[in-house]
Parts: sequence; C-alpha cells; structure tokens
Amino acid sequence: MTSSEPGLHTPDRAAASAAADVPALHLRGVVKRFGSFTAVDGLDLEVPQGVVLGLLGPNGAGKSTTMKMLTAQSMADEGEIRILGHEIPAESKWARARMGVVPQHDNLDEELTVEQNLRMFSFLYRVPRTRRREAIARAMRIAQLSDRGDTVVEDLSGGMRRRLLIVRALLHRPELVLMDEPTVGLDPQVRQDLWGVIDALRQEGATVLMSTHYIEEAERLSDEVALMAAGRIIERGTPTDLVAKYAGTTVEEYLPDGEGIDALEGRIRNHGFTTRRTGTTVSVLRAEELPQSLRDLLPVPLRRASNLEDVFVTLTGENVE
Ligand SMILES: Nc1ncnc2c1ncn2[C@@H]1O[C@H](COP(=O)(O)OP(=O)(O)OP(=O)(O)O)[C@@H](O)[C@H]1O
Repeated sequence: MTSSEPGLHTPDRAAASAAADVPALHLRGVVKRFGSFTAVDGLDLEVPQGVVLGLLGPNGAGKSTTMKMLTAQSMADEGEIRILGHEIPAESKWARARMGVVPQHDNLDEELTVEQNLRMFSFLYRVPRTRRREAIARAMRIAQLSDRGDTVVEDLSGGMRRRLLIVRALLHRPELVLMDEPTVGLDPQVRQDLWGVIDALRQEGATVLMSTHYIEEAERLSDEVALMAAGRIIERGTPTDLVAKYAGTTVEEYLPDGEGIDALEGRIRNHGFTTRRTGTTVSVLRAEELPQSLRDLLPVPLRRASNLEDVFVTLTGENVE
C-alpha cells in the first residue's frame, strides 16, 4: 500500500504505522491445548511488514489453530501474540481494523449479489462513505468480477466465489491479510486463477500470512515459507534457500535394477546421502554430489530439479499433496 492510499482511521493507527520496523506478526512461546492434547506447542514466529509468508504443514500441524488465535476466535493458553504492534486478544479490535481475514470456509451471503456482499462488508470494515464505491469497484476488478456485480452469489462458479471471498477481505485496504487455506478443495486451474489475486496483493506491499498444505502454492507465492509440524515452526526461509540447503539442485530417482529397493537405498545412504521413497523408486537429494564411484554401481536415473516438496518430506517425514 502506498502512503497516499486511503486507509482506516483508527486512533492509534498513525502511531503504530509510523514504526515500519514493528513486525506485522509477532508470536512468542504460543501454546494452545485442547484438553490434554497440545495443538500449538511453543510457537515462535515473526513476520516483517511487506512479506508474503506461507505457513506450510501437514494436516494437524496446528495451522488453523494458529490462525484462529490471530483472529481472536480462540485464546492462547500461553505466550505472546502481537499484530502490527497490537497485543492480542486485549487489542484485537484495533488489530482487526487493520487486517483482512479470508476464512477457510465460504460464508458469503448466497442470496445477495456480488456487489451487495461487498457493500455489506464495506460497512462492517467502516470504509468511509466517500470511498465505498471505489473500494467495491477495486475489489471486483482484482477478483475479475467487474461484469458480475449484479450476479447473485449462488449463481457464481466455485472459483468466482472464492475470488470474491478473498477480495471481500481487502475492501478496507488492510495492511495484513490472513488466509487460512484459501485454495483448499479447488481444482488446480481455479487455484492458479487465485494465485493472480494473491500476487496482486503482494505487489501492493501488503503483508500476507497464508496457510496451505499445497507445497507448489507455497513455493510459487511466498517470499518466505515457515514449515510447521506438531505445533511448532521447524524451519523457515525463502523457498530457494530451503531447497538449496536441504535438497541441493538435483534429485535423481532410481528404480531398483536386480537388487531390492532396501539394498539400493541402503547403499546410497551409506554414502551419507538423504533419500526418500517415491512409490517404487528411491529419490536421492543433492544428487549432483554423488561420487562417480557410487554412480558406477547404480542404475541409470531419472533427473529433475530439487523442489520444496523434497524439503518438506525430508523435514516432516510426511507426504503431502
Ligand atoms: N476444537 C478442537 N478440539 C480438539 N482438538 C482440536 C480442536 N481444533 C483442532 N484440534 C486438533 O489440533 C490439531 C491441530 O489442528 P489444526 O486444525 O490447527 O491443524 P492444521 O495444521 O490446520 O491441519 P489441517 O490442514 O488439517 O487444517 C489437530 O490434531 C486437531 O485434531
């Protein structure tokens, strides 16, 4: 967002915004328990302003629980949460005014039109009257729904609905946008359409925290990725740095040839390489470092570029979509 853009006028906004070094998100030692089960287990996470951070983790990692604490739908049992300098939950009213929340589940009003849905939220977000029309037009533009203003929501396609759900959270030009699995359950084409909306947000300089379990999505959209497992952040960095650190440049896939898969994998691991099973093949990370003496003993591999999924599987031991 540029400084000339209109925004909300909460009493403390000017003071808080003046400090550009105030992190958009600050979580320290956050714990959330459900009975004897600890869903979030001492979570530390700091997100500077202007960063698109993908919160990536397998099912049950604690992503949604974390999101709910940020939106004050759920209270942390321990720890410290601050959003744009506002303490949560005590100051969540101020934080909410400066952030947009895209829920995981579609809660659009199906009987209203696209424009009516946006108008209703422009009131809730207290968009000043003189700016409402432009805010709604902009939201429809970003969602590529400018020619659908009069369409009733129940007549929209799934992808259109999801785009509307996202831009509805942007009406007041929030400095921080929280998205909990914004593309879950959508077909790949529709997911990719939505990526354009998220890219547009990034270009406006908003901070985005997006939880997802689609690795490709996190890799494609995020400036940084935080990998979550069992209620904690286990690694964090740019996708490029994480891939370089854990998976090198090349992965080679070996189909056992004569010997069993266990023997093949054991032989490669004995040379200090990280491997993972992909169906009936063994994938070798950092394969560019395989010595020729070992290579001479192996079948001919398939080669591909290392990616974030290799990192994810290596660090969490889980396969994801
Ligand atoms: N209200 C609740 N009561 C009891 N357990 C809960 C509750 N909400 C979440 N959990 C448990 O906490 C753990 C973390 O759940 P959470 O929904 O935060 O994970 P997630 O990373 O968002 O996973 P998913 O991708 O499946 O949504 C899970 O084991 C879940 O079953």
